[in-house]
Amino acid sequence: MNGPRLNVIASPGQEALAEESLLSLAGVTRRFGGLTAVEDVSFTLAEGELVGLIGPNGAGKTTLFNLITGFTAPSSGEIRWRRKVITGAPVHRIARLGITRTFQNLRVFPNLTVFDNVSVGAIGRYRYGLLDTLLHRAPRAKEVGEATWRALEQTGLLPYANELAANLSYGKRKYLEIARGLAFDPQLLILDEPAAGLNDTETGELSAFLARLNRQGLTLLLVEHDLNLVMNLCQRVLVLAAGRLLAQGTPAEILDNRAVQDVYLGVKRRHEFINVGPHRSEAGGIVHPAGYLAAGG
Ligand SMILES: Nc1ncnc2c1ncn2[C@@H]1O[C@H](COP(=O)(O)OP(=O)(O)OP(=O)(O)O)[C@@H](O)[C@H]1O
Repeated sequence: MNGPRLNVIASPGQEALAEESLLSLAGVTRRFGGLTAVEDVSFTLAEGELVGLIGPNGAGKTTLFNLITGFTAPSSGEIRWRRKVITGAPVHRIARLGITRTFQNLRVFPNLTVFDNVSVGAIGRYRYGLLDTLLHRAPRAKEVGEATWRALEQTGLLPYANELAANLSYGKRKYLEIARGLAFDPQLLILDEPAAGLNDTETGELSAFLARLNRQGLTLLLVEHDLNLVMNLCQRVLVLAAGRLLAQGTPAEILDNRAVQDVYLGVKRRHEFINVGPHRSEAGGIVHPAGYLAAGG
């Protein structure tokens, strides 16, 4: 396949990084018939990182998420979680290892309460056998309840616990989706376009919330089209184009990367991300996540 010019920013000691990393992908490819949606993608995530994944429509971002979370198996390549190979493992096994995701299209059950919606995530965390189901036993109900309340508290949804999900605003439903993921007690939370459909104020609040989660130790990987959010929040950014990893680096490196500008940012240049969005810097520079946290996280 003739992909765009590769300009991956090399980082030293890739093999050593893979050894220590939380998640590592090596040469991961996914084909759908004649179409290569993800091609030869390699990167690592370290524990505690907050990483953004960007790229034009159809670049393969969702497919990459599906590969990591087991919704799709790679055609070739290897995925490791804490050095253990998880390539092609089923969704439930990967989720129980500690990788949870949210979806681009909200998967909320409108006629269930907020509490019940979130407890679906917590129930998934604890293994229910066929016998338990047949006997209507709810093993570990206490843990499920605790995980649910904790996730509701983390996301500010406690006051809405007994509301029907249908009565929540769109913005609150976004937190409901995240709460369900948190109830799974993940070590890596993968977010698919969390800011889609939110206004500037809501996006700023979401950004502060995600920064807070990350500060509490949760590793985050997010796909997002809102570049202000990505560039101001993430410590590192991966760029996919036509299924290939075009570049990875700090937000400043990505904004200065000519290949990324050509393929994705178009006429946008670095200065367009300065003093815009909810995380303005008095100094006029990109707000470093640490600075942002100190200011409002
Ligand atoms: N199950 C599938 N069967 C066939 N083709 C698929 C399948 N899933 C994805 N594709 C194709 O793979 C390519 C990458 O799609 P993907 O949804 O991963 O891109 P994306 O970067 O997430 O796009 P967007 O930003 O629009 O959500 C597209 O050409 C898409 O049509």
